[in-house]
Amino acid sequence: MNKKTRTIAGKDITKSVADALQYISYYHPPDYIRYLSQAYAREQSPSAKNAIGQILVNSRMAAFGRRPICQDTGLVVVFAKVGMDARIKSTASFADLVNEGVRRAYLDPDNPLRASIVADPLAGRVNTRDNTPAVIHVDLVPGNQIEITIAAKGGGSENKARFTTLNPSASVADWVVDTVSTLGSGWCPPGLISVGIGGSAEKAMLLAKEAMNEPIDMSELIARGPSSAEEALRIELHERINALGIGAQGLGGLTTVVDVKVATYPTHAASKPVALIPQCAANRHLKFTLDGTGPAQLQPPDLSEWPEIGIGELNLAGVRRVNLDSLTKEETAAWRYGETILLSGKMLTGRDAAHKRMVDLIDAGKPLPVDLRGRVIYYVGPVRAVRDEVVGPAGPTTSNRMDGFTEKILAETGVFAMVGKAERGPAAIESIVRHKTPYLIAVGGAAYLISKSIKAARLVAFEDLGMEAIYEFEVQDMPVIMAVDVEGNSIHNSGPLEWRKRMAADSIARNIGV
Ligand SMILES: O=C(O)C[C@H](O)C(=O)O
Repeated sequence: MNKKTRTIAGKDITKSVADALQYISYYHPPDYIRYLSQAYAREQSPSAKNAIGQILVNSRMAAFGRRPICQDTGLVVVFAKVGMDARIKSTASFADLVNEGVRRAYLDPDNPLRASIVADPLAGRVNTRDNTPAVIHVDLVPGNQIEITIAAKGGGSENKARFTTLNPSASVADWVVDTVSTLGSGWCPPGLISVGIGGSAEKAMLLAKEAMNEPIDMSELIARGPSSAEEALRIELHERINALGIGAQGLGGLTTVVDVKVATYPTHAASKPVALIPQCAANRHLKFTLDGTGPAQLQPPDLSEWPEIGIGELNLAGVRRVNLDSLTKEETAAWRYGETILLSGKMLTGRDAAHKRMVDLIDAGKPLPVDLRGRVIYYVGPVRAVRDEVVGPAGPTTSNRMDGFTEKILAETGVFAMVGKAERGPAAIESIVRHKTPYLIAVGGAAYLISKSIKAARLVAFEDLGMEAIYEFEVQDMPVIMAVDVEGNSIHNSGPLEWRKRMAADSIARNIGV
């Protein structure tokens, strides 16, 4: 063994992974908080400003309360750069060491994280209960240390990953902008768009996934100017994506992305592979280095950087208040898209697996285990409660995954309203109009804040589905926005359109010097 060689204990890898996953579950990266605070200050769209405000309030609460920022505590992705002069002392494989760290982090009794991983994605889809396995990428590099970048990637943003192979002379910028304009807002903007260009299909994806963990530095880049084609593309994409007007949560507004990352790799003369992966507002990642002296020492961030936004600033005073326990069809028909509502009373929860099971029961002519008539259904898979909590972080999940079940659920159960996140597709909007059943949204990325408006939670059905079981929540003043009203008007159609037009007009005015 040469004297440069260092021995790194397997148990230090496991402990560092566990500590890092706990850390990123409640601490946003400070650079993201800085950029989001600037976006909050700049935002002119009232609903987008409110959404960003909720995300910032939530982030501060999560950091001080050491509870997850988002109910979706993610799929663990690891990029390990292992020095060729580092020796790992363990009989377990590197993957086993990492997965043991994942298990410990997600089952931590003080801050249990939500287990979201299902084994056998094709058929069984049974939850592995400890969020293993992680997706692990290992590179052998010069040196005697191990550098690990670890991320906990939310499912909603990962679902919007896209790939194409362009002709060599085609414009990457045009493809990215066109593609982002079709993604909707299930990826929880404001966040980042990361683009990998070159290599092969899988290499382009890896480039995009790894680049999104780089520090956010768009303002600095704009100030100093681009020094490469990649940097020029980043600036162009940042400007063009924000000009789409998608805004926070797709409500229409000035900031859709706080940064755009671009990474490249040599490729075949015939090809231009391009991968695009969005990063959501939960944006959880951390880099640490192991040099053989023990596990990573993670210092808490300086929380004075987290802005103190009072609930009063979120403009919730004077909005419509609704009692869910005495809801009528006449009342829900009067709600107009775009208005903010505070919900109080009892609602049911149910997301992907519960919807599938309910529709299977309906198709088989069997009764449902819960009567949905006159009820509101909230698409959510919460984190387990600890200590005096009623429920852990409980933000909305992407609603359009429920679209395929919506007609049957509305027609057969008599649900009065749905609450979720992001836009609905055309078929779901038709069902909303047909059955006069409106759709509301809560802010994705404000899960811990939302959980504080839940005063009681009771398991009602499908216990075996874990976080996907049906619960009854009793809520008080839960803030939601009317997204699709019974006439089929959708804030996700009108909001971005309005802000796209406003920004285009502003930019014309700037160009002609008005
Ligand atoms: O699984 C979830 O809770 C949410 C998911 O990340 C989503 O954004 O749809």
